[in-house]
Amino acid sequence: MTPDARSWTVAEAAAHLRRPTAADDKYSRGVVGVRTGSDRYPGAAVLGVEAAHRAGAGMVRYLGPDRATDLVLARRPETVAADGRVQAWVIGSGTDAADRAPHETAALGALLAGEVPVVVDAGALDLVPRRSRQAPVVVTPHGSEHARLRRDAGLAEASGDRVRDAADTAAALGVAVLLKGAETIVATPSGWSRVVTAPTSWLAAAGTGDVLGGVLGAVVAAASAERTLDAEDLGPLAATASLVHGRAAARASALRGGGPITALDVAGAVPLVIGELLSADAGDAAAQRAE
Ligand SMILES: NC(=O)C1=CN([C@@H]2O[C@H](COP(=O)(O)OP(=O)(O)OC[C@H]3O[C@@H](n4cnc5c(N)ncnc54)[C@H](O)[C@@H]3O)[C@@H](O)[C@H]2O)[C@@H](O)CC1
Ligand SMILES: Nc1ncnc2c1ncn2[C@@H]1O[C@H](COP(=O)(O)OP(=O)(O)O)[C@@H](O)[C@H]1O
Repeated sequence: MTPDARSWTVAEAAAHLRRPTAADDKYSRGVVGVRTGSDRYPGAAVLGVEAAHRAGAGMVRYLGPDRATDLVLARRPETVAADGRVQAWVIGSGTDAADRAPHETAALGALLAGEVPVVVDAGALDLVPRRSRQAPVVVTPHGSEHARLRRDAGLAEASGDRVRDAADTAAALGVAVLLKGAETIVATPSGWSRVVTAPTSWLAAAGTGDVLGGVLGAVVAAASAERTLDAEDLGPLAATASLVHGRAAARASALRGGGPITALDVAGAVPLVIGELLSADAGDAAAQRAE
């Protein structure tokens, strides 16, 4: 079967974002637990946490090495550097599986064996085929990471048809796959897939993938605070996060006369994009009511 891979639309993305109501509190809006960064890559922790805040998390918890924790808190004192209730985890960004301590492997394994959805990036991807899992998982590899993930899972070398390959990985592992690139492919185990085309290639800059992890964590946490999610649910949420991320990059570049952007610039433009999408969605809903 050739997977359906039409583009994810702005209207679909808007419908997967949530505007807080008078009944909400910081917990009902979604708590993101970020367990990323390392002594080698502490900046990735800062970027993911910043993005999760900017994408509307009710609370962001950060658990990581001391230096990364200090940098996260210096940038975002709103962050809670303590364990507790979490509605979506983000793991792996800014880490290297080869450097991971046994206690960290055990802690990440416990998250995958738990019930809370997990966004798995970079240095935690190796755990997905190797650990027993109960949590709904979305993996966020770039091309090289995807090739390694397939090797770790004992799957055939990727065919080069990125839609087919992402769908195959999703079905084989029972996870949602967000395969990053100028065209990001999102696929779920059932064969559902969508393409999200980045509106600007200024996005190809160090750390923007770490920002995507934080945005996705916040989008998943908001949904997870409302209802129980499975790997299928994570597909549309991942496509939504990717669309927000790409539009934030375009917005950040436009604010700089169409020039280059940094990963933090992308995170900084996420609220503008979410605001626009929610306004458009509210306008559509009002128009439908008036019809
Ligand atoms: N400020 C920070 O702390 C940053 C930390 N980062 C972290 O650095 C670690 C290593 O990242 P990388 O995998 O980029 O490592 P490398 O830059 O070491 O690249 C490893 C391999 O992946 C390939 N590759 C890199 N980006 C690719 C892409 N977009 N598509 C296809 N192939 C690609 C490279 O060519 C290379 O063969 C990750 O944990 C990542 O999260 C990066 O996100 C950069 C910023
Ligand atoms: N040529 C490109 N044009 C537009 N977006 C791109 C391009 N290449 C990569 N991207 C996007 O940039 C981000 C890079 O993420 P990643 O590869 O994880 O980098 P990092 O590890 O440095 O954060 C992803 O969101 C990806 O979809």
